Amino acid sequence: MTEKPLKVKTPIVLTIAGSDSGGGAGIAADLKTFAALGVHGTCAITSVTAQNTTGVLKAFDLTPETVASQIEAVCTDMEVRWAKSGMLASSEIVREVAKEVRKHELSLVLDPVIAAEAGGNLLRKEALSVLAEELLPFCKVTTPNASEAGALAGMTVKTPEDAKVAARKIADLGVEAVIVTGGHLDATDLIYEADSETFTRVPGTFVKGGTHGTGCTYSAAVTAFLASGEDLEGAARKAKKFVEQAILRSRPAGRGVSPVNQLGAVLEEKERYLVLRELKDAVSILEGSPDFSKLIPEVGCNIGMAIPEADSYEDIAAVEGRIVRHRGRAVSVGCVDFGASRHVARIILSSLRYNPEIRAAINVKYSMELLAACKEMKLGISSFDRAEEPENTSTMDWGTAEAIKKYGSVPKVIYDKGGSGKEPMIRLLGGCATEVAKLAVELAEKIQ
Ligand SMILES: Cc1ncc(COP(=O)(O)OP(=O)(O)O)c(N)n1
Ligand SMILES: Cc1nc(C(=O)O)sc1CCOP(=O)(O)O
Repeated sequence: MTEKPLKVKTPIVLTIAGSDSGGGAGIAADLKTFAALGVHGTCAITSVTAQNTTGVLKAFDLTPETVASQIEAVCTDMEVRWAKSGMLASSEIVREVAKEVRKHELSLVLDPVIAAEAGGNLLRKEALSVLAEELLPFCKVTTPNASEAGALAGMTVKTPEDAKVAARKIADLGVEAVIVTGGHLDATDLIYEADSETFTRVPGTFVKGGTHGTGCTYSAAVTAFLASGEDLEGAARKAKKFVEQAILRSRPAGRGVSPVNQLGAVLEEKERYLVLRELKDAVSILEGSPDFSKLIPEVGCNIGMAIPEADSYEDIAAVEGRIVRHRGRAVSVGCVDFGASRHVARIILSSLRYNPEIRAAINVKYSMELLAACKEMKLGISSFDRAEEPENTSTMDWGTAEAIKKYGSVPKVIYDKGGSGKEPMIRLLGGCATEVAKLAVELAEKIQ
């Protein structure tokens, strides 16, 4: 009997929303979010907007029948339990969506989209009361920001206290839970659950970056997490973190507000995994070499590698506790992890500013013989002199930059002859950790 491969069932979710030709908000944001969070996204388009990062120029609403047919097509074929709605444009579309939600017993997360932040109405004025009275009562969750909460509750929301009052008023319209997002208040989201009459705060941090599509991304992430089995608080916490990461990873696009980057957060996780794997291989190369231990300095050796676009110690993986010599062999003291190095990490961070391709480095023991071997291998060599270091600088930062400037580009080898209480050192730099590990082993084999 042949075994069938085990397949995990992927939740299928639906977004009922408008399209944004600029690719930042609406269904583009929703589908990217669903993909990033590992659920299968389907869509029913309500309106086609001619939009970019500076605002909505025009909107072409589809007929309610067109919206309904899309929902029918998806829900009669696939098992959809969780859905979200975004731009619903008109009273007619809102009513049609309410009908479909009831018919297919969808658990709906309603993002009460009223206008684009950069400018442009996305819901006709008269449709707000229809949304509040005819759709909201059939929703599980709604995710207004401060101004949307104010519009739904018929008040102004300027403080976290106002948000509490508004959340209760919105829940009185019949929705099971209200999350007032705090991006425009104090960065804390407020969850109100109607049946238990409880408030839960979800604190966050204001992060810098493009924010176009934030509201859509947040509600899509809440939907994806709920569909994946999270409870409401878990979904809200995870969605908030996801949006913060997506803002941080945003890329400049257009003349207005840049779109968030939903895949950035996920791709970074993958990069971190690849760097750790690469570094483990590099450590195995060093530990497996009978010669490498000769190159370990008194202070120990470390090898590090950065994720692309690294800008802090936490973006550089290295060996916890460094690599030391034990019974004539190289032995790593701890595991490989991000944030485990200061010296080697600073060398990498400094050289990244000159060449983003050079993402790895290792420090080895200084000797004339080793330098001669580097020359023999025709490696680019440069150096710095600690005696010339200005006050109040980091030696690794300054020294690396000095050596690079002197050489004209990032060399393979940077050495210094030490200083008072400072051991002389050679650093080998390269594109990845296994490259510098192999180079170190090759050099070790050349010397006595
Ligand atoms: C087609 C479309 N739908 C929704 C919005 C609003 O998006 P949101 O995520 O609230 O983000 P900003 O408009 O604030 O960037 C939209 N603009 N277009
Ligand atoms: C102490 C020391 N100095 C180095 C230099 O290159 O001058 S490398 C080094 C050891 C590695 O340190 P870490 O674990 O902080 O990267």
